[in-house]
Amino acid sequence: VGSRRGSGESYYQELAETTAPDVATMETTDSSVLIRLLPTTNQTTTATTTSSISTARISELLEKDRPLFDALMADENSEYPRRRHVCNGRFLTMHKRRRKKLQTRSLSFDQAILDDILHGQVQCILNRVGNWRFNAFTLETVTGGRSLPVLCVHLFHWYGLLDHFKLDVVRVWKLFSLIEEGYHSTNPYHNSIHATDVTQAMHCFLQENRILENLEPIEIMASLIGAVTHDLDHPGVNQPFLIATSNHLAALYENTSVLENHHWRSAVGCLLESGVAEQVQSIRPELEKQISSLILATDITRQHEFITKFKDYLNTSTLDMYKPEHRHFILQIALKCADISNPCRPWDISKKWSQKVCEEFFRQGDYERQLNLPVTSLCDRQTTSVPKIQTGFFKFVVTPLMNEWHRFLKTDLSYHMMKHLKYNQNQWESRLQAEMAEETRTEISDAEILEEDEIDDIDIGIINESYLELSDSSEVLIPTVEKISRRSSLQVSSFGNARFDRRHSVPIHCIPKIILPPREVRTDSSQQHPPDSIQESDEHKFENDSLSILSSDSDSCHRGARGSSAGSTTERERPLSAENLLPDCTIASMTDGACADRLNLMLHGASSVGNTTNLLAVGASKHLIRQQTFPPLQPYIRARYMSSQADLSACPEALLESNSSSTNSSNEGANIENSDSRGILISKKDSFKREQDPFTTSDKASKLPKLSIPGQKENMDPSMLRRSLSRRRGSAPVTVALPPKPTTTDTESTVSYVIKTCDIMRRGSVPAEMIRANTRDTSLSLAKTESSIISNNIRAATIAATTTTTSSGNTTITTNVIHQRRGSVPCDTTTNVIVRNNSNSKRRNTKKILRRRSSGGAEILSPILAESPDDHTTQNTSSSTSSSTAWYRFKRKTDTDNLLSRRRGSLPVEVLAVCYSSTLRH
Ligand SMILES: Nc1ncnc2c1ncn2[C@@H]1O[C@@H]2COP(=O)(O)O[C@H]2[C@H]1O
Ligand SMILES: [Zn+2]
Repeated sequence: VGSRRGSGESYYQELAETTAPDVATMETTDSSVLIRLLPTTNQTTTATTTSSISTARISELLEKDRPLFDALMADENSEYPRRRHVCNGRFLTMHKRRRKKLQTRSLSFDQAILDDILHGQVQCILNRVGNWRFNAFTLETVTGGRSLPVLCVHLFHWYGLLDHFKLDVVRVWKLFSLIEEGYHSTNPYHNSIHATDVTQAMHCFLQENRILENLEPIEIMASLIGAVTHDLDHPGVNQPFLIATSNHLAALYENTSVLENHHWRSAVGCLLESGVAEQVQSIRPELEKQISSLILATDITRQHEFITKFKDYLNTSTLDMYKPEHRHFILQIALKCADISNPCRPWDISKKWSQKVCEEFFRQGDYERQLNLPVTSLCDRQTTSVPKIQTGFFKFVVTPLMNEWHRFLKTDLSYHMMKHLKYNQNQWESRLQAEMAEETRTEISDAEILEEDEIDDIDIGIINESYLELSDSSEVLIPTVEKISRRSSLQVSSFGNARFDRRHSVPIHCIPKIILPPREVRTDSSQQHPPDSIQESDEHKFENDSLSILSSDSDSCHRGARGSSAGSTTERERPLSAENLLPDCTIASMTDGACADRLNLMLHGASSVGNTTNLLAVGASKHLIRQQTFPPLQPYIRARYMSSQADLSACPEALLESNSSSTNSSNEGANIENSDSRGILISKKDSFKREQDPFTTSDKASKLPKLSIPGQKENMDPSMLRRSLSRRRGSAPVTVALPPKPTTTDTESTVSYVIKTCDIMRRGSVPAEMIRANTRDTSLSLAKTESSIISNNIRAATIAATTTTTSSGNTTITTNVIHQRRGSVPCDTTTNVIVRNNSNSKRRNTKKILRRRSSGGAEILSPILAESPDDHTTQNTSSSTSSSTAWYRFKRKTDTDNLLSRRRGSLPVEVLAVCYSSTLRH
């Protein structure tokens, strides 16, 4: 189980190991496909050739070609070819080649080149692009990292859009190349492959008769562009993170659909930059409006709103696809479904997406930890796991929407989607069960090694009470029945590498009684067969209170106790800040003057902007000025996290599969045959036709312009993620995300303290010594704590940390208070803290207790559940709807007080445009 790996290090290691075999297998068994030799000496280096290497031709190789050939053959002859993962340039994709010099030869000098695009396989995949079993990773591999433009140009042609709007194919290629570059390849999930995947899903939906028959060409074009740009320039962190770190994008879009607004504006920027906008002048306003509306609908926090409306339409049968507004609504829903359709893909594909999206979450958690911000429970690799995240997401987010989508479509496609969803969900649930059983086993053995004198101090009842305060918020994703038996946790291992120590949970009351046998995690999906039918009644079996441990703002108080990191400091310390991590706003995406003014205003202050009408921004600009607090991050050779070439090995199999399934009644999506038989697409008008598939002949395919992009994204070395930054003084505003107001009851002991901040929003950076030094003279209204906080005063924000106890309130919470503080204290201030239990005040096993997992118990979630009574308004759907809503709130709330991510470089569009224009001008 992925989560059990526990550390980013092992994750990357395993990622590399699982990638390497397939690369080796695929490439060495068909080296003829990979290496093509130019027959003459005067070919340009960017040209491609159709001749393949053969045994006869080998003899023609120059002597200096030998190393290349030998290297290619090395894996085949190796005893363990699959484990080789030496990056020697042989199998570099086009992406990597743009950034790495080939070691084998000078391409401008010699006659041979490596050919990145495997045209035959690309064509095979594109011929089946309407199949739900489509694998975006495979397409990414065979296109040499250009799956996005390859797919989109193909679809534009296939739908007849090029003809209908008389679009210049070079501009269209440029458009999609710009878009592809606009995605951050360093994001594990939100990269261009995700865009490819969503676009293909959207294409599948557009093929459904109920949708297709009434669509106008402009709607198809908006749908495709909307799908492919829906996450454009995604920074790999979520909105609450941007808000918490005062990112200028958050201010620009006033904390509302920040990312989505940026996505669609960036999309418009690409349309302009590519020259496509110019070619569709007459429909441009309408096109942009539709794209904008579609992308804004993908804001996952608006799920409840859309599902409710969708249900209303379905319940009342009032959807009229002749009405443009209804069609548009369905396209919005379609894009939303496409966006979260990865759980509905076949297991192997779905699992890969799941792992990648979780890795992106975990990275955000890593940043939060490194910046001494409270770690979002969903993003905390130390306390949650892929199965936990997945089971929750499947149940509370995907299933409610897909149920409605299936209700609307009721086709083979939707049926198969639901079938996969069910099957995949079962897979994750069984993994979760196995994981928990394993945790139990491990922690039981850990409990057994507790020192005897400490055991004397800890009677089971006491542990239960105190651990309740720090129970694992990640259990939000665990069904109620499981939560009941899992109340608390014990740390398993000794200190070691604190950051990656996995803490295992164990139901304390079970310790003396239950020893579960070891259980194998079943990973082979072939051992289980997808269900034949879908039992929808199972979908709603989880009650609302299974969400009762959803996190809230107060979660930070609890998470703070484990928010520290104490990684190695021996390596070069790498400063990190939100300013460094997050992308520059692409000015080119600002399509109107007012917007650009606002951006300028925020970045450079009021004086630099002529239009000063937006005083709101003026006020905000003080803390929105981008601060270069630390040296910029080092660029590194960007790695293709997705696919690399690993999936290519699956390609022949996938192709075979598709071939056979085309005659099989159970083929998915029922669109397999469509590709060739449906050249003409869909307009009510006959003018909207497809003439010829550009990929049906290899020579046509080879005419696709190959663009070289000299620009390099600024990326951060992933290895840096593993380095400890605990000493760094955080840069997050201390005033962000205040916990809830204090509530004092008889059974609570409330500790409140004051955080004083500067007039200008303070950005972190209080050394721990200051905290200690100020402890005594702090002006805190403070019941029992020795902690305090800081600093020069002007404005004060009162934060209350409420520690709920189950007894009469004699709890000492010294440790918690220190940890609860946001911002800047080095994490290693946790030493020398003594925790006493509230009954006998004896010294407890401090080490273990302080480091065990802790994040939000039921009390943390209650504010969320109490917050939206309307969750329960819809009788029929209260379970699924409120669950999914709670999930969003969970994500939103837990994230609101956190956040920070790596910066990925945004190459400004204008820079790309210069590069492209020089390439394309001829
Ligand atoms: N398999 C998954 N597991 C958990 N979260 C997911 C998964 N797939 C998508 N998401 C989330 O759902 C969001 C949908 O919109 P985004 O693509 O912006 O970001 C996506 C992720 O945050
Ligand atoms: Zn998305």
